[in-house]
Amino acid sequence: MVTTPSSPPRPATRRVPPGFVFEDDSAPLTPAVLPSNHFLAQRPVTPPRPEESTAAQEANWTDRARPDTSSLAAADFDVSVVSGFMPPEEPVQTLRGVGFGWEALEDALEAVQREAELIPGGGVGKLSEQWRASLPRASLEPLATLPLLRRAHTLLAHLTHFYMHSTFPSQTTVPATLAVPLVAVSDRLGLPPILTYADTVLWVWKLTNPSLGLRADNVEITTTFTSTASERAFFLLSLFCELHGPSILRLMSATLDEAFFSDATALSRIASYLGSISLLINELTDLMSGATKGAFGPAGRERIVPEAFFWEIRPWFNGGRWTYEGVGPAGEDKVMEWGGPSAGQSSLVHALDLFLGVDHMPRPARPAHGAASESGEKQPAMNDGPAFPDTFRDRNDAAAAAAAPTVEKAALHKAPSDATFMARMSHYMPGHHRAFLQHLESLHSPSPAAPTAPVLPSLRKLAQRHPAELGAAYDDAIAAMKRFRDSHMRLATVFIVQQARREPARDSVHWPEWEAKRVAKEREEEARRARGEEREKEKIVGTGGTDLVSFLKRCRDRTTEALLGQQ
Ligand code: HEM
Repeated sequence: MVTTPSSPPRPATRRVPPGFVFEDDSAPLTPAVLPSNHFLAQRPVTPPRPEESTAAQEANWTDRARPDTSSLAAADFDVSVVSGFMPPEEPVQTLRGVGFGWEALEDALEAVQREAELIPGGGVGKLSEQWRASLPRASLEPLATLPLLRRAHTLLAHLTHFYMHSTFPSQTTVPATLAVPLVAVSDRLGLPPILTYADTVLWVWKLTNPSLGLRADNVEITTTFTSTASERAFFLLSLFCELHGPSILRLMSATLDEAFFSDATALSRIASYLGSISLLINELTDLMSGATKGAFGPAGRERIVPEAFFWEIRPWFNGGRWTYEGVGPAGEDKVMEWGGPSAGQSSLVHALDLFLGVDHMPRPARPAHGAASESGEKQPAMNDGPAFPDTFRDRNDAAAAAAAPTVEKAALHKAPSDATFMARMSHYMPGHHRAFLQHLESLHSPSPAAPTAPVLPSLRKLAQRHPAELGAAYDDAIAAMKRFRDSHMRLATVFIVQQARREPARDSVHWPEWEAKRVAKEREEEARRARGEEREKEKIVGTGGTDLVSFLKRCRDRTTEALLGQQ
């Protein structure tokens, strides 16, 4: 059974215990010396609301957000105690009625969805040009609230992907009618101008029966490309994982509260909370293994057909290097490169990694050229990126922007190239959630504003200090994350790796390209055999642009490395 932390976890009189231990294990803190800039004395900085903010304010509000541990589910971070990283209320379903061109865009989405739905084998590369002609340029004027901005992003991002991929080969220019409002809305939300996890999971659901509230058997996906049960199930899989967010976040928050005390009672409570977190992670794993085996969700109703997912649904998600028309300050075009949506953008999994201390940052390059990793793979030599504590900070972006004022917008949004996929993915999260992860991370590292102020010990440090009390519970949680990643790898194998090896339907737009590649590969293999060389290992790329098999293995290896029992 999952232990839910009681609220409040401790009487107010015990907020600052005499024996509180700091990172350096030295002077304990007493209430009398609690510095005014200590994390417990600070409030989170609320991002400016669209109606009261200037572009400059919006650009740097995340930098100003400083931590507060009073709740890890703070409204200021757009994180809810009832719905986690999903909005607490049903997302706005349509912008009909707000005027300023949005109605026509909703009409266009409905029309193109209807057309795609009728094409057997999927509409990628096969839609008419008709619907594109009448797209109006919508104005952001009526979008005064976060829910309206979210719907605008979802709507524009879906229309953009329809626009780009409904011809074959795909388009490379996003027309100004879509590009200009998409970039403007994206800037307001701290998102890139492309379809993201938020657009496909967090913000596209409705309640079947509004009186029953948000739960797995009462939620439906509303906006898709193919209108198929498989596509809805694909997004529901992630959404069902997100539904575990509130319980996980509450347990994380209660654990951090107890970490502050670190006495015998606190350690025993933390061990119990960790046990509950492990059970919740196991539930995520069960969802994934259900999807791999063919059925998951309430009453095992959901099913994603692997071939349909790979050949008909997934191609709609592809990002690319696109020209965004008219988005520059003087109306000039800009070339930007963005990846498509991936559940790697889920703040929930990132939060779990941060909380547990699973470190995804690149390790120092080895002396030899591309030495073998633990899994026996060759790894590219890479510079050691910034240490773990800066995974979610944009400091390199800020430095790059200062050094190169002409740098393209995309470069301002993108993490530096030596950052890990996980760090890059944080740039595809809504700005509030990125700020939340920065907040979570900053609890364990000194604030630049108060470098000598004490910081909260990380869970990992605490478990290392108290192996008898916490070691087993900590390792169990890490082992649960490892099983989660094992299960996720099987999912990626069934839905991507195996499908990429299979032939697409002969009447699909993918077939000629697939066949041409197959013939070219066969010729290469023949030439290789003739030269007496070994067969080359095939690399399959994820929507986030990774060599997915070795990337996912590396994520799992990083998880295993966190086990204390291994040290
Ligand atoms: C059919 C379902 C799924 C498939 C085919 C799939 C596939 C992939 C692939 C190929 C990647 C590599 C990154 C990329 O290039 O996109 C990835 C990463 C990732 N996915 Fe999934 N995924 C699925 C469902 C999920 C779900 C439900 C979650 C949980 C919310 C999830 C969480 C992640 C995370 C956190 C990463 C980053 C790597 C890691 O932390 O291990 N995925 N996924």
